[in-house]
Amino acid sequence: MKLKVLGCSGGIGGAQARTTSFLVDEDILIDCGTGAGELSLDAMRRIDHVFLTHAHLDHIACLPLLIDSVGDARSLPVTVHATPETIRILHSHVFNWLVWPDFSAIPDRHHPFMRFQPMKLGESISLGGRVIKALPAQHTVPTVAYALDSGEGQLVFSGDTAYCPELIAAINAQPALRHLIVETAFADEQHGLAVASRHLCPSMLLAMLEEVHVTPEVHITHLKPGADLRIIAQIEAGAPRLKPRRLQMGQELYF
Ligand SMILES: Nc1ncnc2c1ncn2[C@@H]1O[C@@H]2COP(=O)(O)O[C@H]2[C@H]1O
Repeated sequence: MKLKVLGCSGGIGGAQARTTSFLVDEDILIDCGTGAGELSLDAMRRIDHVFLTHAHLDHIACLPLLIDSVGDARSLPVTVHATPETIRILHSHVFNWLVWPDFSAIPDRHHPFMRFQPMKLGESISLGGRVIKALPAQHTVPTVAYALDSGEGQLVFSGDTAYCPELIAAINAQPALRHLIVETAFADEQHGLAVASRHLCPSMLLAMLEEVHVTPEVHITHLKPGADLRIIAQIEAGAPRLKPRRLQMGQELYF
């Protein structure tokens, strides 16, 4: 499998700051932040599945626009996989006919442009031999991480998370983990904000990596603009065994 980074910033500001969205092969998006707006119309039309970690705006901002842009040109609905809680939030607060039309009922309920597929924590979905599993994570709203398994190796994406022992256990349970994409949103001097908003800062990431007993390439994502250079310097100062690197927009990971 191939994962291409469309956006991996914790905010906006400049050409390299697009929020979270990863293209998997040609037909799957993991989150649909502003990075998804980098796709051409043709590439957007090929998206059959969107897996959402949670309902926060930086992870869903382009979903309503994408559905509206491609719906008419597709014969099948785009399937949006998320937990029942996240689906409820999106239905009530985004696809509510006020912020945006309810595309799960357009053009009609039997042939919609988009359909929600509830996915429980621990559940796996197989798409042509590619298995995507929802893993535990902790944030201010209901959230999941994801493990992607090609059959030859795995990639885990933390989504937005605080320090989460259950996620660490799930990471350690991957038999051939090639890549770990893990957030570090704030710098250490923003520790209070990291705790309040349930994100990691470098000291928390370093503590987490101490507990990781598999040997993936580690990629740091969701750095808040303006704090990004300090976050990376603070991680490097901790000299972690797994030598994390900053995830880059446009980067491709194979597993
Ligand atoms: N007290 C707070 N709780 C949650 N989020 C906050 C708070 N203060 C500021 N924020 C910001 O709101 C953002 C919402 O998206 P994020 O979780 O990516 O990151 C969060 C922080 O950058």
